Parts: sequence; structure tokens; C-alpha cells
Amino acid sequence: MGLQFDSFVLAASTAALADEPAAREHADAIEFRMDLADDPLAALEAYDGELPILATNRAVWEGGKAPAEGRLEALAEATAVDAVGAIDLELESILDGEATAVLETARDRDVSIVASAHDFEGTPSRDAMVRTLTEAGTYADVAKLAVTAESTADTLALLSATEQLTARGESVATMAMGDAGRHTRAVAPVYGSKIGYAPVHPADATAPGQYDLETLAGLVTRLG
Ligand SMILES: O=C1C[C@@](O)(C(=O)O)C[C@@H](O)[C@@H]1O
Repeated sequence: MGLQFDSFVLAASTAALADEPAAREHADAIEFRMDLADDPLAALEAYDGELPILATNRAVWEGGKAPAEGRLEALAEATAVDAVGAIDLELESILDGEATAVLETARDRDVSIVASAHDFEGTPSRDAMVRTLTEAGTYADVAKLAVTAESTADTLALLSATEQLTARGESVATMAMGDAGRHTRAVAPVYGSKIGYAPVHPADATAPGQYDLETLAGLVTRLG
């Protein structure tokens, strides 16, 4: 069965599956950043951890390091690994048709889909965020949006969009990157966000403004 996102999933984000034992105490899943790993498919084959894996092979144009060649094919191969319960697919890849095969493979193998969009420049208007999340949700089990906040008005707009979609019964994951957005990582789950990301070790952050895993786990638990 695919990874379920009915309630909040805290993902330890890492390029090293050897982090899993250290993540177990606080995380519900591992986000394996295949694009940041040396030989990701070999690492997945060898994985014998307990936590289910959300596999991400982030494209360069979306802030990652995966070369275009073979990127989505590797993600499709990852879905054959039993521990992989979900994959992350960029909404752009879905919309331009290049992700159709991997989407079908994941569905056939009962692997959940997170359709993601990132804005590293700023925070779109509230309406634009609602539209992006709604569109992503038509293809995926969870629609994910990470934006870059510069003000509390930005973070409030993101939280408001999160609340609106959650009230409508959509499954969304939201976070604001950067210093101004940091608190949303702890607060967005209160408004319905279904996934949080945090590195096991503070030095290994996979996005600006992340709390370390133990800190985010503590904050989410206390606020929840
Ligand atoms: O897309 C996301 C969210 C993220 O960018 C964040 O802001 O925590 C971290 C990434 O590892 C993950 O793939």
C-alpha cells in the first residue's frame, strides 16, 4: 500500500539512507533526495530501514541537482522498491507530459504521488497559490507548494490557501522557505498541511529555513 497522507507525515529529508536509524525516533518517513545522492538506485536496493520512503529526484530547474537525462526513469525504477511508498513529481513535469509514464508506473504499483511546485523567488498571490495547489491535486494524492516568503503577509497568504483547500477536502502540503517563512513549517500543519520536511542534522538542510528534525517534531507535536 502507498504511503498514506490522511494525517501529518514528518519526512526526514536526506541524501543518505544511512540516516534512517537516526531519523526513526522523530520521523514518519524518509524523503530520499535521489538527486543529491551518489548512486541512488543502489542505495534504494540496499535499504533495510523501517521508515517508508518518499522518493524525490528533483530537477535542476526546480532547485535540485538531477541531470535531465534519465531523471524520471530513475524515479520510475525507484517505485519498484518495496519501501518506496510515494514519489514526488514536479507539477511542471506532469503538465508538459514528460511524467506520464512514471505517473502510470507509480499508480500501477500503488505508490502514492506528491505533485510539487516551488517558488524560489517569492510568494505568489493567494489566488495563484490556490490555483496551483488545486491543479496539482488533480494529479496527485498530495499537492505540495513551497514558496519563498519575505513578509508575514506572504506567510499569512500561504496559510490561508492551505486552510481553504483543506476545508474543501483537498490534501495539501505547504511551507514557506527562507527566514520569514520558517515558522510556517511548524504552523502550516495546524492549517492542514500534510507533509513537513526536516534534515536529521541541521547542516544537511535541503531547503532554506528548515528546522532540524528533532526541533520540527517537537514544535509540530506541541502545536498540534
Ligand atoms: O520540496 C520539498 C520541500 C523542501 O523544499 C522544503 O522547503 O522543505 C525540501 C525538499 O527536500 C522537498 O523536496
